[in-house]
Amino acid sequence: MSTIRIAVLGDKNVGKSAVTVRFLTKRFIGEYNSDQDLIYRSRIRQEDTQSDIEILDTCSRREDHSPSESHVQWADGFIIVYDLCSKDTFEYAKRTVESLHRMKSPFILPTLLIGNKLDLTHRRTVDVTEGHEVALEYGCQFYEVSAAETFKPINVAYQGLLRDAKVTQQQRSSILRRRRSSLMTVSKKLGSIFGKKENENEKKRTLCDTLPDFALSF
Ligand SMILES: Nc1nc2c(ncn2[C@@H]2O[C@H](COP(=O)(O)OP(=O)(O)OP(=O)(O)O)[C@@H](O)[C@H]2O)c(=O)[nH]1
Repeated sequence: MSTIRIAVLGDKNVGKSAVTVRFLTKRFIGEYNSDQDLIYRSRIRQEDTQSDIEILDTCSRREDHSPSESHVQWADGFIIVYDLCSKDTFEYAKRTVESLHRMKSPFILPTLLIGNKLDLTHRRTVDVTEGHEVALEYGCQFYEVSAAETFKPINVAYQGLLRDAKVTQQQRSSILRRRRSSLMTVSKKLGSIFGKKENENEKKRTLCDTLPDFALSF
């Protein structure tokens, strides 16, 4: 069984860990140690099939908002979280979505934009339409959720992304399989060309060895 890999990105304190832990355990845990990237491993059931998943909860130390090349190589899908009470974190999320969109990848990188802390809607500074606009422009899914209060919307959002990420992962492995088999064909062809020349040289050498000295000097 192959593993579906999701990377969670976003500015500091937006609730990346809270949202992810809510999805995995149905519980809200208020505080997390967040000075390093963490991988959560789990197994989910979707449409009668089980899948292993890995969710990379990143800590936001990058100033340029761009996901690293290694994240893009590693992940089959991305979740970008912002705090709907903080315009700065929304701008950060927007720039991250833009960078992902610009990155060269042979696959569509499924992306889910999450506006978190919906329970604090009375303090919101990011309108729901702003989230929708980014989602429309870059073709990603979009949800507003509250990790503190509810599991269901987070579950719906994550399950949708995991389904899309599974498709990406299948494309990725079929491209890799095709590349590997075309490499093998090239190496077989090269082998047959050089192998043949080797044989011809071998034949010439054997012929020379059997010829008398005068024939060689002719
Ligand atoms: N009111 C409210 N607070 C939340 C919610 N989600 C997270 N928090 C709080 O926001 C703070 C940051 O949550 P984290 O999950 O640690 O955020 P993070 O993005 O993983 O943080 P870093 O790893 O430091 O970047 C904590 O104090 C959480 O309790 C939410 O839905 N509502």
